[in-house]
Amino acid sequence: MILYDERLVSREETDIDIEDRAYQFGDGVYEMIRVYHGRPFYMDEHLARLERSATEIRLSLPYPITRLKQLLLDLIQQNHLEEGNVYIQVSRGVAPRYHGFPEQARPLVIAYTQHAKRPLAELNHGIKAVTTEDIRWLRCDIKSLNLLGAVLAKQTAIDHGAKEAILVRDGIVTEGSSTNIFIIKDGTLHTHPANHLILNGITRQVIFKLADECEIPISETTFSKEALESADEVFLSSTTMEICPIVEIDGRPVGQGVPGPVTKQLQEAFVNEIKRTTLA
Ligand SMILES: Cc1ncc(COP(=O)(O)O)c(CN[C@@H]2CONC2=O)c1O
Repeated sequence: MILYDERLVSREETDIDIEDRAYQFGDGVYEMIRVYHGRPFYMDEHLARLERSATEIRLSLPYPITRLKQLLLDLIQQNHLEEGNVYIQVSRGVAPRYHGFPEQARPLVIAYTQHAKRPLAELNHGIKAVTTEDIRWLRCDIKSLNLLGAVLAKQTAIDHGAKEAILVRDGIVTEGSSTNIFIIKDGTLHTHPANHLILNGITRQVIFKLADECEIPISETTFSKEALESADEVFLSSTTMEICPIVEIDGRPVGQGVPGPVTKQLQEAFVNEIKRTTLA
């Protein structure tokens, strides 16, 4: 089943109009929520961000967020999703192609589930990354469907045999193409401030909570590409990749070239947070 507008229907029953503004302009917002043990992880925080993203592009949701939450819980249950992701998207709707907002168009909500296991190999062994210029717009805090900059960056990583592209704007590391980036230097965590140049990741926010509980110092300050290259440890964070060590950047090892101790400590704390919030 999928969620289409306000109904759970079979995917075969639905189609997307060629003049849907998400399709033609990327005019919409989205969220990706992880499910563990059949329970969504930090769903309220994701839905609050969806509401904020919609507000920031002057898009009104077609029904209350509380209704959407219940529909998503029903979708997870109906699809027997034990471990995987829920993708939610809100388009400004269908209207004759014109850049200005349509006079009247009902925003279209869709959502579907994906069965997906945790990326254990990447979590245990780490991944490779490359750096590339951050060419995206200046409202990266909005989780919009305008993802071409991210798509091109991710493909650059793939072209170089890597899993993620680390974005650099004017010499400063912002984030990954679909992740947040953290470095550890002399025991302190550093990550880009949550401003208009990055997405304030939900996983990033969980890491701040876990770092506090683990008494790991964390500094929300910008850092340079040079600081990235001389870091003791580097990891990325996202809903689908959790806390994933980066062990090689641009062909050079990070630290000892293996997941570091602070990263592993946070990974362990993250697993405990999953258990605390989805097994209780
Ligand atoms: C540009 C960007 N930065 C950071 C993040 C991390 O945010 P969360 O911790 O809230 O996931 C994402 C998530 N991208 C989602 C995660 O999975 N697939 C995506 O498109 C992202 O697209």
